[in-house]
Amino acid sequence: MLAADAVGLNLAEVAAAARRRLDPVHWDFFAGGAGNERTLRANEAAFARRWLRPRVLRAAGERDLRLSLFGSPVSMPVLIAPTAFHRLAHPEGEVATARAAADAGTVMVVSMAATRPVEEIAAAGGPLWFQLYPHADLEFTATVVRRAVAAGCRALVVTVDSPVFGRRERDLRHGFVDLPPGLVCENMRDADGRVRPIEMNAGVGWELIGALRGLTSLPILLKGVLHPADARLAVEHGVDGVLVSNHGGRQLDGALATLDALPGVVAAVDGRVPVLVDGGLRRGTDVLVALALGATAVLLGRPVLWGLAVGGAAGVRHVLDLVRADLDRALALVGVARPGDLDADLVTTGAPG
Ligand SMILES: Cc1cc2nc3c(=O)[nH]c(=O)nc-3n(C[C@H](O)[C@H](O)[C@H](O)COP(=O)(O)O)c2cc1C
Ligand SMILES: O=C(O)C(=O)c1ccccc1
Repeated sequence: MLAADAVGLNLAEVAAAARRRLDPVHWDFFAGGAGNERTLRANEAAFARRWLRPRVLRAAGERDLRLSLFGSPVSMPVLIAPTAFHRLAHPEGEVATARAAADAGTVMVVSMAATRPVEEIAAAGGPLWFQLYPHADLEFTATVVRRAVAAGCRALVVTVDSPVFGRRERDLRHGFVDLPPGLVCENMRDADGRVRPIEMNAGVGWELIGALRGLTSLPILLKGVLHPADARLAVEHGVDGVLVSNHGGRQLDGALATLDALPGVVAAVDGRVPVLVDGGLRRGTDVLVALALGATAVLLGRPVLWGLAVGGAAGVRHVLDLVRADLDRALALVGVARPGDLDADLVTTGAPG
C-alpha cells in the first residue's frame, strides 16, 4: 500500500501529485477538453451547485455498497471509465488499472484505445467491459468484438458522442497527435494483425445497435447520451443500459454538464434499463448526488489516470478506496444504508423549500 500522505488525502491532491510526475504534454492530453473547456469545467461545477438535505434518526445501520450490473457483481456503484493510452501514465498501463479494479471489486471498462492487449488486461483480473468506437468497417468491428469477448469482457460500451474527434487545443498547441514510438493501440489489430488507426464515424445511425446485436449476445450500453429523446430511442432499440456522458468535456464544448442531463434521461428511460453517468465526479458526495438523482452507478475517468500516474495499481487502488470510504461516510451522514435507497429529495439546488 502507498502511504496516503504520499499520494493524497483526496482526488485533488492525487491530481496535483500526478501533475508533478507526468510529462506536461501527457498531463494536458489527460486533463484537457474541447474548445474553451466550458463543458469540462461545467461537469465539476454542476456538483458544486447541489446541496444535500440529510435525514436524521433513520437507524440505517451498516452500509452495504454492493450491487450487480449486467451480470457483473461489483463492490460499489463506482466503475472505471474507458480512457485511452494508460501507458502514458504508467509503464504497466491498463494491466495495472485492471489489477486495481479487481482488487477493489469493481468493473474496468477497457478503452478501444488501450495500450495493452485485452488478453493481458483480462489476465490481471476482472470484471471487464469493452468500449467500442463504431467503425465504418463492420467486419473489423466484428474482429475486435470477438477478441474482447474471447478475452472475457462481459459487456460492450458503445461510444456514440464522437462522430468526429473533438478539437482539443492543448494537444494542438503541443503538437500531440499520436502515441510515442513503441506504443500502439494493441486492440486495433485486424484479422491480419495490422494495427488500424482509431477512426470516428459520422455516418452511423441507429441501425448500429442491430448490427452489434448480430455480433454478440453481450449486454450493450450506449455511452454519450445527453438528450432524453435519444435515451428513449436507445431503449426502443433494445440497449441494455444508457451512460450519460459528454466524454469528460472532450467532444462537444458547450454540451451541458452530465449531472444536469441526468434527470431528463432518467425520466425518459423510466426504469426500463439502468442509467449510468460519468463526468466530474471527484468526491463520494458527488457519487451520492448522482445516485440520488437516479443513476444506478457512476464511472471515474481522469481520477483513475491520476492514481495510475502516481502509483500504478496501488495508486488506482488508492483513488478507488478514497471514493469508497467517502461514499460510505456520506451515505451514513444522510441516513441511507444502500445506494439504491437514495432519493432525489435528499438533493436540492439550495432554492427555498
Ligand atoms: C484521457 C482521456 C481519454 C479518454 N478516452 C476515451 C476512450 O478511449 N473512449 C471513450 O469512450 N471515452 C474516453 N474518454 C472519456 C471517459 O470515458 C469519460 O467519459 C470521462 O473521462 C469522464 O469524465 P471525468 O474524466 O471527469 O471523470 C476519455 C477521457 C479522458 C480524460
Ligand atoms: O476519447 C478520447 O477522449 C481520447 O482522448 C482518445 C484518444 C485517442 C484515441 C481514442 C480516444
